[in-house]
Amino acid sequence: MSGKSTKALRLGTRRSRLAMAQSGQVAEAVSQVTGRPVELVEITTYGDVSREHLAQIGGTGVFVTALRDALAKGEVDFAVHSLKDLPTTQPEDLVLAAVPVREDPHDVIVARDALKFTDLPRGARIGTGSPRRMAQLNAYARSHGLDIETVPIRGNVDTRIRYVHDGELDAVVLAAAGLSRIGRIDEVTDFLSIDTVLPAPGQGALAIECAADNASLIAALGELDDPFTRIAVTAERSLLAALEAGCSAPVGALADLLADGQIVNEMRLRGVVGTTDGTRMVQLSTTGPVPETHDGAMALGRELAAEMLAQGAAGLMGERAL
Ligand SMILES: NCc1[nH]cc(CCC(=O)O)c1CC(=O)O
Repeated sequence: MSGKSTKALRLGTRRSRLAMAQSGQVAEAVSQVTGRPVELVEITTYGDVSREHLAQIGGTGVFVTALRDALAKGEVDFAVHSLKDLPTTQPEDLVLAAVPVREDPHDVIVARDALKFTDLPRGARIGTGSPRRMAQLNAYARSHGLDIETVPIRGNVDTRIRYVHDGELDAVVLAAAGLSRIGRIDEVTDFLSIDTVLPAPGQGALAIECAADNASLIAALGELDDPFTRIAVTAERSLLAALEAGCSAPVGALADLLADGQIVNEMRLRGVVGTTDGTRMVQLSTTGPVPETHDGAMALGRELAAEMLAQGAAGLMGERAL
């Protein structure tokens, strides 16, 4: 060890298996691009200790606040968040220095007996704490004559899968990205189509955050940024913000590229809002040139949100008050 260039960078992380896995992967990448060692600093967040349902502890960003406090106090140099857990308002003293390439954004089912979603028997109990997943699964069930019951659960990914192995639930719904990061993607019994369940805004993407005044670190972390993922999640999160909804609202959004042969020429943004019982849904999509700027991506999200609001989206989001 000699000189300041080998001084370790401190990465603040939650202690859950998922957080440790994604922080470990980012630590390695950051170490590669900076040539500096990265040390993990474990931080406990309110979302980790509370036994209440996530929707009830209310507000957004319960997983994020403690990490941001540690960043603001200079106790850590940067933090890694699941982008879908980040509130849409950005604190002025912090920046998202990088949004790396997104993993598979799909939601998936882990069910008993290797069952697919549409093969679940009458009365099957499906665990999810997400109003967004409940709304869309119930809407699909209603329109396809499936008889399922969505059961509110919370807990980390391992805990949720255990409900199925213990026989308490027939299935649970999870994000493919999370399972893949913790090495349990093999346990998926069904990938839910995007037409069935639109993922949460930012699902599958990570955000690497640091202090806004640390220009050299921002530049170094910026090497891990994927411009398209950033444009896509910016549009998705702009839609969420314009609906005045948080990360526990029944809102799904996904931006993806449409290609004509080899040539990518358009971006499609899809959005959905629904009541958790699946009786009422507003689902819209817009397609246009790939936005070239942050402001362009923001505008796309706002425009789709305005159309959704014009079709009554606000009245379907009662859950956001919880
Ligand atoms: N709210 C918890 C959470 N935050 C991020 C992920 C998965 C990874 C991701 O979507 O990036 C999960 C678990 C899940 O929804 O299954």
